[in-house]
Amino acid sequence: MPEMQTLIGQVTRLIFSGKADSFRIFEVQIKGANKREIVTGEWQRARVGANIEAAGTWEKRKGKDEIQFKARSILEIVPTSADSILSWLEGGAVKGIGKVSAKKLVACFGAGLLEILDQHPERIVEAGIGKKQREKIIEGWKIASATRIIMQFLREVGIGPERSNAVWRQFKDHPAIAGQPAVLVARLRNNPYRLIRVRGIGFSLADQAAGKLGIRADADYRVDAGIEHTLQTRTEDGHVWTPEPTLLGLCKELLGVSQEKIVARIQVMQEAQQIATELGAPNRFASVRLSRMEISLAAKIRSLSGPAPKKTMRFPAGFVPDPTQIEALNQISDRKLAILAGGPGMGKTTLLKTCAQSAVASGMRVALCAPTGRAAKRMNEATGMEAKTIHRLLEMKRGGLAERNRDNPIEADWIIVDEVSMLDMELAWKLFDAIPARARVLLVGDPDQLPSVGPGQVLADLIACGKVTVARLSKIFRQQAGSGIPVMATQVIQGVVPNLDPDSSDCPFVDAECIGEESEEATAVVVRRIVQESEKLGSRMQALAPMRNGPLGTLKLNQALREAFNPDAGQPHRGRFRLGDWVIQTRNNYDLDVYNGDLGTVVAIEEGDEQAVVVDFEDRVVRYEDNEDLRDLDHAYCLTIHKSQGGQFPGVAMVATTAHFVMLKRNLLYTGMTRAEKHLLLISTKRALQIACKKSGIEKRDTLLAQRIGG
Ligand SMILES: Nc1ncnc2c1ncn2[C@@H]1O[C@H](COP(=O)(O)OP(=O)(O)OP(=O)(O)O)[C@@H](O)[C@H]1O
Repeated sequence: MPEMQTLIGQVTRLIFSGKADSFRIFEVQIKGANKREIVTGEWQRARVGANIEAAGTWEKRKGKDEIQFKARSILEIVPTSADSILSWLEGGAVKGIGKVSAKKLVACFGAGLLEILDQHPERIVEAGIGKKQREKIIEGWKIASATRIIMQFLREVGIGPERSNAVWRQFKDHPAIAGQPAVLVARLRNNPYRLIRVRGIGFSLADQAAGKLGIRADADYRVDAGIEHTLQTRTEDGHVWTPEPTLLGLCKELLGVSQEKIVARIQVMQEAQQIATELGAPNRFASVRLSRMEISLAAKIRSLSGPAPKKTMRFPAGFVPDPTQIEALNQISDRKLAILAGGPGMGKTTLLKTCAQSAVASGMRVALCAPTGRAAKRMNEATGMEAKTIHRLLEMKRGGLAERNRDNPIEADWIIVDEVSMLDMELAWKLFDAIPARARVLLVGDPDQLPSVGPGQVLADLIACGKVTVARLSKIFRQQAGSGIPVMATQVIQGVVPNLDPDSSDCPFVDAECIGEESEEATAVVVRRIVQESEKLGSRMQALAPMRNGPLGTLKLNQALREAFNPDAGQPHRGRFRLGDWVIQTRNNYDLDVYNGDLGTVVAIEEGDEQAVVVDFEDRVVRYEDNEDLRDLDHAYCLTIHKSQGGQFPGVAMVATTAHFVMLKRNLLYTGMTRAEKHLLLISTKRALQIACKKSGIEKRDTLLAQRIGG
């Protein structure tokens, strides 16, 4: 990779401004040299006259001999005259100060404004700034000042300065930092591996920084950081535990130090209780947090695994249950904890509703919940009763702390949870921790769906442990529109290539071989077909694909579908987002109360003092003011199948071709197909389906939950 360089100068000309994004090309008069250079980069509020400091690399211009500067970050240098301070602030340099307040502040304090902000921020009221906004400006100024200090440090150690805001957010509330950026920089200088916790930095960049600071390859805290990072990477693959040989092998490869050194450090970390150990053949290691959760979850499940007084359940009036459904309800009726398992259209929702309504009729307090907002909404529609996301039921607050826990349990006698295949170790632990000892629990789910995104395989482990009653449904009943979908999906999960009919009314097949599945034109052809099909259906189809890359990967399709469904018609925009965009949250954000997988529509782009992208997530409206928060928002026109878990849509267009070879597995296709309620457009090839149907996709995750419950 070319070395990061710094360029300082004044913008003399704007050459190109991306309409729908913040990409800009402009000319800069280089400071102290009689020459001008072309700079490219992301800079929403680029303007002539701004003094900038850009960090990036030199690259050759396309088709020319000249070079230009590709900036990874552009920072306006803090100006000194009143006029330049005004345009600097008007450009949005400090969060909380927009055009109106910038004018008021500069009119009142002139060139002395920045000193006032630094030394006597309380005085800004003299400029006619209200109390609420004053707080925002003071906070914005603190962040801007801190970010500058951190940026200098990151540059020095070769990390893109664009991460400075994330670094500050990660550490600012740490008691040892107490809001002082200089203290943070000193600590990072001492141990740059603290940076591995910052999103977007990770081990390799922190390691590079350490190299620049002269830290030795066999320094203890480098090896410790490598061990911690390796365990973390394994949890990202879904495992809770890592066997010793795997841990040693991965650490050796990552760190390039001797095995003895790694073994010695593992021992030290273990004694200091920085990592958890499970002795056996082989020994296993995990993060202390996950290991504690597993132990506590297993104990709670064991305590709930006994019998309960038999409950009489009544099916809804007019419903004629199948004997298998009667049997399933029977199994559930006298258990404290039970699982209702079944595939699509087998009557899970009908039985869940029967349980919930019978319980309410007998005076029980019922709490319905699901891991995602969409699944909770479906529960609510099916039962006519209130259903919440698990996060909301647990009243989660900043940092993911739940108000509901063993000391303040959920106030309900029967807790019914849907879509439990999505429960990971952490969420399951938090949920069960808050379940009162006398309550009943019904877990409803489809064990053939992909496992949770987070670590653990809670549903599979609860089924495997042998201590929890599992009522299984096996017959498909759905008869209305979309009834072919459960049949097709069930064939796929059983390894049978389904009948592919281009003229099917609810599951039409598009042969991707005919459109040149790997050609660049494939994207356009597929998009046209999805648009046509959406028009027929009367609502936008949700596109799904196994992978991000390639002509039929989510990246290309997402952009192309966005242009088709929400083209640039001059509507307001900020950064990557336009008014009307269909978007997905890609990480839990407890501060904004929005969670990984939540889908919504951009309903406003607010300008002025309080800039924000406003998203309607159906059950609530969220304002994104901070760019760092906006990083977790993405367009959602085409999702990976993994991301679509727990969501259902009237129409789904699923792409799966041989270009997605490595991902083609039964449970992946099955999960994608079962996201469709009424209409499934399958864009695939016979060969791709044959490949997928050969591989079950079930990969055992390394967990000890089943053993712990069973033992
Ligand atoms: N015994 C039955 N007789 C007739 N229809 C039934 C019977 N059981 C369920 N159904 C119907 O089958 C359809 C699917 O049932 P339900 O929605 O309960 O299944 P599900 O397992 O929750 O499906 P999915 O997971 O796909 O949402 C519904 O329309 C339901 O009314």
